[in-house]
Amino acid sequence: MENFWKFISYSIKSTILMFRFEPWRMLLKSLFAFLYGVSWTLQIVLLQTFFDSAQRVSENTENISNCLVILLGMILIYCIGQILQGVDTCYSEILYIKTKKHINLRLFKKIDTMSSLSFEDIDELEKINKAINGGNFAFGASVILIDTIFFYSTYFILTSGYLYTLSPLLSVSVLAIFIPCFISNIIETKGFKNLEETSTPMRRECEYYESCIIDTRETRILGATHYFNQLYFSSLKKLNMLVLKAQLKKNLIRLIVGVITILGYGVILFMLVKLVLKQEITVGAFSAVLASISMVFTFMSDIISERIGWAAETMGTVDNYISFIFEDKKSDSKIYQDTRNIKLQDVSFKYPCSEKEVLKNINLSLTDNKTIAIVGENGSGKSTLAKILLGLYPPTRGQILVNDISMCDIDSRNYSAVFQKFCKYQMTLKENICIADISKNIDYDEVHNICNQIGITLSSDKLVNGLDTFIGREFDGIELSGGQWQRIAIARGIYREYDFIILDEPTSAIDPLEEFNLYNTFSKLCTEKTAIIITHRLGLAKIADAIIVMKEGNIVEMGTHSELISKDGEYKHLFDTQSKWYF
Ligand SMILES: Nc1ncnc2c1ncn2[C@@H]1O[C@H](COP(=O)(O)OP(=O)(O)OP(=O)(O)O)[C@@H](O)[C@H]1O
Repeated sequence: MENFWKFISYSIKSTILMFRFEPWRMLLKSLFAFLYGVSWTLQIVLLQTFFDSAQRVSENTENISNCLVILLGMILIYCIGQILQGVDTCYSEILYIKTKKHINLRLFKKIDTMSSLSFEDIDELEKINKAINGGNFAFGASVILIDTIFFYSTYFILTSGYLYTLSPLLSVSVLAIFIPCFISNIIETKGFKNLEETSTPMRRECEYYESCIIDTRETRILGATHYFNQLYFSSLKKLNMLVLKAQLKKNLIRLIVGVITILGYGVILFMLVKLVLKQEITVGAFSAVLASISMVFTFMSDIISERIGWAAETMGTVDNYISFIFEDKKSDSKIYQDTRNIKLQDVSFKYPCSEKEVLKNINLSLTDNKTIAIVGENGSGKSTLAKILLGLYPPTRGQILVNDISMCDIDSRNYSAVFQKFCKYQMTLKENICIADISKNIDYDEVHNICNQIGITLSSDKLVNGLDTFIGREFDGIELSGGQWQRIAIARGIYREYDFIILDEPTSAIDPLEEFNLYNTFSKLCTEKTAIIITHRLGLAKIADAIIVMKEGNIVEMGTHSELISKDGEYKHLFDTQSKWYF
């Protein structure tokens, strides 16, 4: 029963949401549904009037013209009903497109407010995945409620009222046919909610293996397609088994409900015959009810099998969408700050779903206008420290102060960063570079200057339309080399307004000599800023004002290149090991 009320509650919530998105259009849709319901009842009443009149004409107690007028009225109402149905179908399509835009906007807005750490949490990723899936069904769920209230209820209430005038027992019997329908609805809702919960991780697994087979050239070159095929089909089999079980249960319930409904109609038919024989209703009324009974049956099976059945299957997913977008979020009032002076006090950090501390009691003070290099072996925590400094992840313990104000209260507008895994936006070169400030007037002098310095030759044969050249093969633009993409990513990081920037090894595809020049240029471009360079090439770290050496989540050394060399510690060891490769 609890699930039934949840089902009702989410139908209402999604309908309210659609009314908030498109109030007038939804109102019009409801009006169409209501008039369509009225038109069907009118047809039954007119049918009885016609049969009664036809009987009187055959008995020569009434003029044939009366009978023809009623017939014309019936045809007119039928035509109006058909037109209303057509208009309603078309209008629903338009409304679907309009509301879909709002549904996605709400979803993207909500995703945008989530912390970066959420994207490291499998549970949170699943929540997003489920919400996206549920968003596809939110409009359909509201249409079902509107049609149920304004069309089916209007039709059944008016028809029951008409039947009541003929015999109160008739109308009660028609209503009783709804009972098995509601019970099956409760069971189905519960079943499909459970299905959604258990199938989402499997669906994600299937999608992931599919992407490994389709998108990755590496998979093919390594000959791993067969292995991924096996993984994909084994996950798909498990998923299909789950869906199949749920479908079998659903169809069994529907079969039972169908049998009960047919028996119910048998009882109604029996009552009708008895009423005619006792002359409690006219032959016209009998014919009208008999003719309309097939219509009632069609509507009933439509509402049970198609509408409510569909809603029961999808309500679990709609529930995920609605809970996701209405989930309470912390509203933090942030202030804009100069972010050049950053202090980390006893900062430790663990990733969600992991027990291991990847940063341990870090104490660090980054002061004005310095370029700092962070070095250390793989997995020592360099990138994680960068993300903590950018405020992308909150520390598990300790605090970060920016000009003595807690990082939580600082607006992140004045940060910039270029990561190892940067985005390759399939857009124009201009959009790729200016995307952070695209809404403002583009400073073309600044863009040209950055391109020059970073080594992006706008007049080259490849960039035929200069800054307007479309980049990336996705939409038929030109493809660039890995190093060229990396230069664009660096230009993008520098073009954004910032006073604190992090470069997390975005130069792996650039040749070493060019890389050295690039870092020198970068260092010059960010004088008067605080800059952090994360690199494995210790030769490059020399250009920094200070070098931080990390090991197993700790800062083990800090100083200038010559200070650290003379210390004869971890840095010297790493430096000597790398130097051996060159001499
Ligand atoms: N999303 C994640 N979830 C759980 N653990 C993670 C995650 N990302 C990184 N780690 C772990 O955190 C530790 C530090 O990783 P990090 O990427 O910060 O190291 P790094 O020094 O930048 O390494 P590299 O030089 O290879 O880029 C590693 O042990 C890694 O396994």
